[in-house]
Amino acid sequence: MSVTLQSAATLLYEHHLLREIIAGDLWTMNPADVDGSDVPFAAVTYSTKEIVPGSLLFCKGRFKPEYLDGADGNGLAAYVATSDMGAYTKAPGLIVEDASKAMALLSAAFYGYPQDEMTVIGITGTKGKTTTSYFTHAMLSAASGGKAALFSSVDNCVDGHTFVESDLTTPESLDAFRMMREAADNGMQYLVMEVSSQAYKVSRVFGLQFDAAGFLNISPDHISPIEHPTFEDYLYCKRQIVRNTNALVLGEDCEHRNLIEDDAALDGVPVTTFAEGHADASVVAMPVDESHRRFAVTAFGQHVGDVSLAIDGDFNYANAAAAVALVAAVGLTVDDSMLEALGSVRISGRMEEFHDPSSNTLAIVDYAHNYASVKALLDFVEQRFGDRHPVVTLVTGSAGNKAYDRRAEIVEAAQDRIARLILTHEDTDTESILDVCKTMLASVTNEDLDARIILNRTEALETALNDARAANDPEHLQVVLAIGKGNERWVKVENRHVPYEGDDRIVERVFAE
Ligand SMILES: CC(=O)N[C@H]1[C@@H](OP(=O)(O)OP(=O)(O)OC[C@H]2O[C@@H](n3ccc(=O)[nH]c3=O)[C@H](O)[C@@H]2O)O[C@H](CO)[C@@H](O)[C@@H]1O[C@H](C)C(=O)N[C@@H](C)C(=O)N[C@H](CCC(=O)O)C(=O)O
Ligand SMILES: Nc1ncnc2c1ncn2[C@@H]1O[C@H](COP(=O)(O)OP(=O)(O)OP(=O)(O)O)[C@@H](O)[C@H]1O
Repeated sequence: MSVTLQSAATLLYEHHLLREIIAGDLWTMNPADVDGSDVPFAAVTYSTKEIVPGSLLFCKGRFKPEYLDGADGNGLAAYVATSDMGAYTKAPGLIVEDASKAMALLSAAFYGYPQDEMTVIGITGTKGKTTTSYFTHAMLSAASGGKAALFSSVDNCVDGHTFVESDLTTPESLDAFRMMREAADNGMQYLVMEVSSQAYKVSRVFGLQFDAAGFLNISPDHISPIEHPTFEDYLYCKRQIVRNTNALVLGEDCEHRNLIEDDAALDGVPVTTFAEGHADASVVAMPVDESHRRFAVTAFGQHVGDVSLAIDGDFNYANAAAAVALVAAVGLTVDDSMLEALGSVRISGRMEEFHDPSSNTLAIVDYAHNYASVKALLDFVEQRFGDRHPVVTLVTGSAGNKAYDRRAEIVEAAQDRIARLILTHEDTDTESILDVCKTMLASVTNEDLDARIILNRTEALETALNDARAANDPEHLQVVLAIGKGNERWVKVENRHVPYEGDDRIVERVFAE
């Protein structure tokens, strides 16, 4: 679908976003006054580095006008910004109230509203978004012969089978609509996407209506100057998904459930619920025995089948129940092939277990990195290995420059349930990771806990593993939990990727020695 300066101005005006158009000395509300206003834009971009002749540029976020240096020479056709950039470019400007919202609206138009050609499912929550997205994607793939796309914080997939590492949990709106176009052109019938609170905060999904949405759970996280000022703001942003979906799947045990149900009632959105371990919800996963290795799934009072997931943890059965409810919410009947697909999903770096062949040691590489997930992981260790008297070493850090609340909360969730805490490197921008580790160490109140900092992550994990192996105690299973990095092969320093061997590979290497 072509977008011109005229059609862009009209769309922005209809959404109360257009302030005026500025082209040199001309200030106007009539785009036809501007030369070339009926010429379709050749491309859309939010980076001056990607301008090609005929581009429409969105100046959003922390954009600096000096980035426009050279833009005219590269063929900038027009820009969208919240202020006049006329001192830096000769291109006409669509001056708007909100550049991110404008980018979402115009990108959807530029790519021809690809969301209308697929059934789109959005998934939010503090924990389990990625896992539930993979589960839902697998079931939809099974139902459609592989015609399901996925946007997740681990990988994006626009053709049903090629997975490409992603950058953000929810892509920038322009990237999202571009990838949706590719997915639709590839014949995808479904799209499952993770929706972060940040996506609503900075309007990455503005104007996108989901066919069904999952709201899994909520607990404090992501509070920092670059994310949310308060928990209220975090929850408020997440709640926006309820206003933008045709059907809602909600965690039966979700905190603030009443408020989320109020949102749904106000907008007339039908709600189904899911739960693990108790029978009050529309979709329920119940352990069939004490091993918790197989769960019976019931939907709307009917037994759908039994599932044994390839990844452990009761919380993953809650995620599986959510996936079943989402698939049902878009009108599909869950069959055996879909349950089989659900059961075989593995997600790199999440709940990966490694048993040392030469000692009584188990290592788990997982992506837990806040209170709720660390608690869920330790609950799992207790439930599954409690009879082997586990002695737990936790190797963790916490991200720099964001989610400040996590630092104390990870310690709080773990300190009375583990024997040893090794604080180490995690992703950071400008903040010193040593300072992050020191903050975490200072929040340890359990005097019996062996807590220390080993900044080099490779050394930290090797130390934990070698000490566990050396314990050589048949009465106590040594458990090393390496969390927060999953299978990432890099650590961010100054927000740049620095190569890192990977927690899983380090475990494999040490266990092979
Ligand atoms: C707060 C936020 O949403 N920040 C994102 C946002 O930053 P920004 O718009 O300010 O971009 P910027 O990099 O400062 O640059 C400003 C603009 O100038 C442009 N530019 C820059 C240089 C240049 O020469 N020319 C130019 O045009 C850039 O393309 C950009 O559009 O847009 C950037 C891409 O355009 C993102 O990389 C960046 O995410 C940062 C890195 C980030 O860490 N975001 C986190 C908080 C985030 O979004 N997390 C959530 C939740 C994760 C979870 O649940 O676990 C997520 O969805 O991933
Ligand atoms: N339903 C759940 N409840 C509590 N913890 C969970 C749940 N699902 C997963 N976890 C834990 O959280 C970690 C991250 O899971 P997942 O990647 O699915 O969540 P996410 O919401 O995408 O996380 P993030 O946004 O922080 O990347 C897992 O490795 C596991 O430890």
